[in-house]
Amino acid sequence: MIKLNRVSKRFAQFQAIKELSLEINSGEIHGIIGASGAGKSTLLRLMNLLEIPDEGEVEVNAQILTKMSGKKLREARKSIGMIFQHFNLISNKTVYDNVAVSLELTRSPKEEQKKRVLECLSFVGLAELKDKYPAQLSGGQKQRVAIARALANKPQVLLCDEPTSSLDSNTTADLLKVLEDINQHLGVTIVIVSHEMEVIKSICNRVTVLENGSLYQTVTTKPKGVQMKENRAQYFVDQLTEGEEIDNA
Ligand SMILES: Nc1ncnc2c1ncn2[C@@H]1O[C@H](COP(=O)(O)OP(=O)(O)OP(=O)(O)O)[C@@H](O)[C@H]1O
Repeated sequence: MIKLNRVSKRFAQFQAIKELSLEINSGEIHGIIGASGAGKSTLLRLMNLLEIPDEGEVEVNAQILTKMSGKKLREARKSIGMIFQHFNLISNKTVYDNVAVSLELTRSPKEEQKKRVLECLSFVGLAELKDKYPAQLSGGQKQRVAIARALANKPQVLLCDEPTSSLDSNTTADLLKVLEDINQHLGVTIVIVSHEMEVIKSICNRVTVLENGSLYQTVTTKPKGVQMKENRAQYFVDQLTEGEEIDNA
């Protein structure tokens, strides 16, 4: 789904990402964690070419973005949504118009656009706030609007840069549930950068640990395909053994 092949990014004399290769599978929730300055946000922004790599190849959805430009690249980017720590909403536009912004460039009829905006707002539970302005919303509500905007073009990938870092713990839990729903019900592959270990552990299937711009290790935390909640017997075994070998006799 996402393939980075020996990607590097330098800012002036500083090498932020060094020959990094990584594959993210379709349908997974993939975390990126590491110390401050390790290159997490830069790595995420390389995935939709918000940062252009100096070297290496970025492939998303079987399209090599680093070989594209202009209209073709803009078209390919529509399948990649993104949300940010500080929401990046337009303050003088309503909730409805903030979401509609994503669709303005598509040539679809107004009625279709309206249907899609309301569908996305309903999905994040905010349809009744469509006429409010960002300043009238809580942090969690603002992030939901940003998610609705990112979903408007029916992306296959959602990139999340510290999406819960401005939120309190209850709001964080609600927002993570929204991201899980997007992954499970809409089949969207999610990549999430966070410095909060609890956030990463709670929803990610695999996690990449970065160190000084290099991939330190990718860890499988919750294999996809294992029905965690339904496999109750295994849940009890895991709790009892905490990963140690047990005598099956
Ligand atoms: N546009 C830029 N111009 C110059 N330096 C940059 C730029 N963007 C990032 N950097 C530098 O690259 C390094 C990696 O930054 P990045 O934001 O990717 O790290 P991070 O792991 O996300 O850090 P944090 O957890 O503090 O947000 C940092 O030293 C940062 O100062």
